[in-house]
Amino acid sequence: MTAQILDGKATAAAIKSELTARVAALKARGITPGLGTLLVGDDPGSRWYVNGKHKDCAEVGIASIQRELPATASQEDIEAVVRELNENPECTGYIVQLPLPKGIDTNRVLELMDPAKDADGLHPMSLGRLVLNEPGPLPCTPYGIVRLLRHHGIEINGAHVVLLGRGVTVGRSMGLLLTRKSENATVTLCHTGTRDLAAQLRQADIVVAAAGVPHLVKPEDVKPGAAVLDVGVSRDENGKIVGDVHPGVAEVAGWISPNPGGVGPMTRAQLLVNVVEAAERTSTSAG
Ligand SMILES: Nc1nc2c(c(=O)[nH]1)N[C@@H](CN(C=O)c1ccc(C(=O)N[C@@H](CCC(=O)O)C(=O)O)cc1)CN2
Repeated sequence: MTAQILDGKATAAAIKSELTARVAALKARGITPGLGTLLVGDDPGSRWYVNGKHKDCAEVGIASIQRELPATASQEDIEAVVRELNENPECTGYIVQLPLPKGIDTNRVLELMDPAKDADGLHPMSLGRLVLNEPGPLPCTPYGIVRLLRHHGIEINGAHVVLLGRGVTVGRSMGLLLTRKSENATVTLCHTGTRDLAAQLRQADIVVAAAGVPHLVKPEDVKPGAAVLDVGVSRDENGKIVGDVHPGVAEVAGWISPNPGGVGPMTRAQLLVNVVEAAERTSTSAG
């Protein structure tokens, strides 16, 4: 292996330690940030992610508000919990764990959330702010990746970034983020309609693979020295994570994010950042 490691665990730990001080400062002013989560159904992966979020909250001093509904919950049941979290003064920010069960209109649920409490940066208002370059919560995985790259001194300004996958949680929102003046990257967003994926990948200084296709990114498709970030989470027959990036890429790339231990911990850390910033914004606007 020649690539250097983009260590998400260590970078997230540094962010959490800085947040612990900011949470203490808020509490000294009588404000306790509280993260709410809504988990619908019994997917073990989603449950693991939600539990991880609350564990992180406890580490930095953020309060936890947990709501759960069965997989059979109706659109109305889910919307009732969203309304309750909107009104709950202990909940300063919250997320609806995705994906929601089949048959649920996810956009309608997200649109019902109070944008001031959007901890994921996925509310239409937050995405609109991102388009307009106005302050607001940033989507957790994309901004987590930006911070991971910056922490390791990787130049984003002027870089050609190839994104694999057009989902709102990662690919599409990451395209918006990276083309802001403050990031200033050139972005190619690839998806299932892309004709010659290998030709696109070979141009990339930075690759972000979020397609959910095991080992889609092959060593021969990566420019030597490129930074490669693996967001893909597929599972083998033993439940072990198989990412979108072939292990052989580590012989060609300059930087690689381990999976697990790369992007995942940064997603979690950025969620905490959004919760703390939302509480800070509220306290400032309240005088
Ligand atoms: N409302 C949201 N739903 C989902 C999001 C999101 O950002 N908001 N992203 C993903 C899941 N996710 C957070 O919710 C998430 C994924 C992975 C990790 C993580 O730390 N992974 C570990 C490995 C864990 C394992 O072994 O399974 C790692 O990469 O080291 C955290 C959060 C979809 N839903």
